[in-house]
Amino acid sequence: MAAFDKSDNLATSGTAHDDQVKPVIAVLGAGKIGEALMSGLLHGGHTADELLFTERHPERSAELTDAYGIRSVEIEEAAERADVLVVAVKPQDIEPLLEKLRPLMTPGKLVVTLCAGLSTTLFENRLGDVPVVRVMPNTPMVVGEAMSAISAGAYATPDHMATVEKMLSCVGQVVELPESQLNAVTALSGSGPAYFFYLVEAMIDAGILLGLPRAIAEKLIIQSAVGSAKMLSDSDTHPVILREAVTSPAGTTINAIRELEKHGVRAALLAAIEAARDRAVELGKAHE
Ligand SMILES: NC(=O)C1=CN([C@@H]2O[C@H](COP(=O)(O)OP(=O)(O)OC[C@H]3O[C@@H](n4cnc5c(N)ncnc54)[C@H](O)[C@@H]3O)[C@@H](O)[C@H]2O)C=CC1
Ligand SMILES: O=C(O)[C@@H]1CCC=N1
Repeated sequence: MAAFDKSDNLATSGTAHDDQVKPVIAVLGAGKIGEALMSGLLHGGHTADELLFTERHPERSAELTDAYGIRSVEIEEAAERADVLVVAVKPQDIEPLLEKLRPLMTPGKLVVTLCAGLSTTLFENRLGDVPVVRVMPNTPMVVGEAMSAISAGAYATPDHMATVEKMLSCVGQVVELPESQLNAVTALSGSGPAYFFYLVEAMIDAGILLGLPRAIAEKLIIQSAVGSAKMLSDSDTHPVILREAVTSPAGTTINAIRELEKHGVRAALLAAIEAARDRAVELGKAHE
């Protein structure tokens, strides 16, 4: 996963950005989202010695330690040293991890799960009456632009929620929602970056179809995506109004919109996001 410039990360390692004592955070499972979180936290002011990770593949551990200066540890050390244990393994890999974690849980630990579809109840059932906060982030956390939704488990207090909110605010925006909405969030913003990348990929292909060099097509589309995203985030103007401003009477854009409608792109998006939500539900049911 492309992240912040890695030498930049190393440069910040071990350097305190502010005087506040931060919790020690251990990421359990340092794959794509685990790396994105660690990279984002380093850039958000955490230091490498406030972070730990566990990873089952030694070569992956070495790669991350080289890149970020963060130590890879066994789960026993992670559970002992960290205040916050962030679970970032695939939902399919959750059971063996929780089995290992259960005897290591001591009072004062906070469990944060990033796993799609898995309920806080699952964690409480496997680990005991521990505070659990369920989070659905997304990969733009590597550039400090994540959208994360957080929900409290039965034993998570407002202080726990504040800790998690503070941690995630370093890497983007955070909203608190009822857990009943987290599978929808997963389908919308958790997977959302993939939909935008897919769209960009398809639009670049269209440039190739029209005979533009690939590098030029990429530049045109990526900058158009960046500019459009900035317009959406910088103003309160509804996307419909922004689109109408581009769509001139008897102009070019309306011809394109007619084709999008004809090919059912809006309906396809509704169905796609509903299917993603259904898969999140299914992932959760596998562990009931
Ligand atoms: N990739 C994404 O955009 C997002 C992923 N998520 C969630 O984050 C979780 C991780 O997803 P990815 O990072 O994409 O998967 P990934 O497969 O890239 O990373 C998972 C990592 O966990 C490691 N692992 C598995 N079991 C382990 C264990 N017992 N001990 C130590 N390490 C272990 C694997 O070796 C792997 O490196 C999933 O539950 C997913 O639903 C949530 C939001 C966005
Ligand atoms: O595709 C997945 O299952 C994960 C969850 C949200 C984004 N990626």
